[in-house]
Amino acid sequence: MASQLAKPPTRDEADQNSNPSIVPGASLLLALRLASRPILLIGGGLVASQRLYFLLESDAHITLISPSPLNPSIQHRIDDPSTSSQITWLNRPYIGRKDEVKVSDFDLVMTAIDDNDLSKEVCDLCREEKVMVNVADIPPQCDFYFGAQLRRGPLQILISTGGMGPRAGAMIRDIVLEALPPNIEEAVEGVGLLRADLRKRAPGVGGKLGQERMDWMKETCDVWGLAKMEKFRDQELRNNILDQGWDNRTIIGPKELNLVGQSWYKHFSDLISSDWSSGLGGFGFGVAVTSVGILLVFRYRR
Ligand SMILES: C[C@@]1(CC(=O)O)C2=NC(=C\c3[nH]c(c(CCC(=O)O)c3CC(=O)O)Cc3[nH]c(c(CC(=O)O)c3CCC(=O)O)/C=C3\N/C(=C\2)[C@@H](CCC(=O)O)[C@]3(C)CC(=O)O)/[C@H]1CCC(=O)O
Ligand SMILES: NC(=O)c1ccc[n+]([C@@H]2O[C@H](COP(=O)([O-])OP(=O)(O)OC[C@H]3O[C@@H](n4cnc5c(N)ncnc54)[C@H](O)[C@@H]3O)[C@@H](O)[C@H]2O)c1
Repeated sequence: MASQLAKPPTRDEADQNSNPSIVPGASLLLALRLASRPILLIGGGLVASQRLYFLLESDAHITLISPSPLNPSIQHRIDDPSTSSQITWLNRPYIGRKDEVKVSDFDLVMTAIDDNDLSKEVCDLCREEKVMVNVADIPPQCDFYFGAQLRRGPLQILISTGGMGPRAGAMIRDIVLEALPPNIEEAVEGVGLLRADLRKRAPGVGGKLGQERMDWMKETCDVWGLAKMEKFRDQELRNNILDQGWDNRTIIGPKELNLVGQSWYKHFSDLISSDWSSGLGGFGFGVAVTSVGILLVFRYRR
């Protein structure tokens, strides 16, 4: 039988009283923000090159210890001026406890070496110093696991099988990739821009304003839906729903947008073409908007 979905309490009162049972054994899935943080990577083969790739994308600073020759992809990142400043390469083997490089100077430690005894020593050292460690391929020596990843700009998804089957994880990742709508990256970017503009109008943390901001954002997301959120990338449209919506503490969905005096035709045609579900219904709505628009344009001209 399938186990339950993870469902922590929400603001919904019914949810708060349901107290679903705790199913132990999960990993805590987090999105680590590592910009400029010191990470120690030991090893210079293929697996280390994969670790390095993800660390570079997260803007970390990596101290890499491994004798040459390195995996060509690692050598490339060290030579490439766009990434070289993020890497300090020590061209020598790591020697464990007696090494002058101390694990306690790092936020995370990763090893990808073909030496099990040394890997175990690194793991022991890290646990003594309470530094989180990943020893590639040796689950008992991992405080965190890697997973199959996909990235579409700001959107990141990680599939973990809890160590059961990394290959299966990669296959599940490919299913997710196939299922994602084509404009998902633009949708996430759009909502990010709207949130940033909203914060400029309503700055600060917490309090009544913070709650209003969150409620408005939640409802605006719900009424626009993922399919149309890419429209938020348009500055004029964002101004519109903030002027008419946020400033009046009301929700402006695609249907309520007052497009008069704006480049309304562009918005109108975009809205129709991007709606994944509406066909003729959208056309009907479009005709209505056009008629109202024309009527109002006439009124303005008088
Ligand atoms: C997801 C991915 C991320 C990455 O490493 O970047 C990843 N392994 C990947 C591939 C892969 N690894 C292995 C194979 C060969 C086929 C096979 O054995 O299945 C393949 C397939 C291939 O190469 O295609 C061998 C292997 N791996 C581990 C063991 C030990 C064990 O299971 O006991 C053994 C057996 C060693 C042996 O038999 O001697 C252990 C771990 N591997 C993990 C992650 C963590 C759990 C992830 C999870 O919870 O799902 C964990 C626990 C620790 C860690 O290393 O973090 C990456 C795919 C990314 C992608 O394709 O996008
Ligand atoms: N989790 C995964 O996805 C996964 C997949 C395949 C293999 N692995 C495991 O990861 C490890 C590395 O795999 P690989 O394919 O990159 O191996 P590899 O043999 O290509 O690379 C090993 C690297 O470690 C370096 N090295 C060895 N001793 C060192 C030391 N004392 N100090 C610094 N560097 C040292 C070597 O110079 C080499 O660059 C292996 O143990 C392998 O079993 C993990």
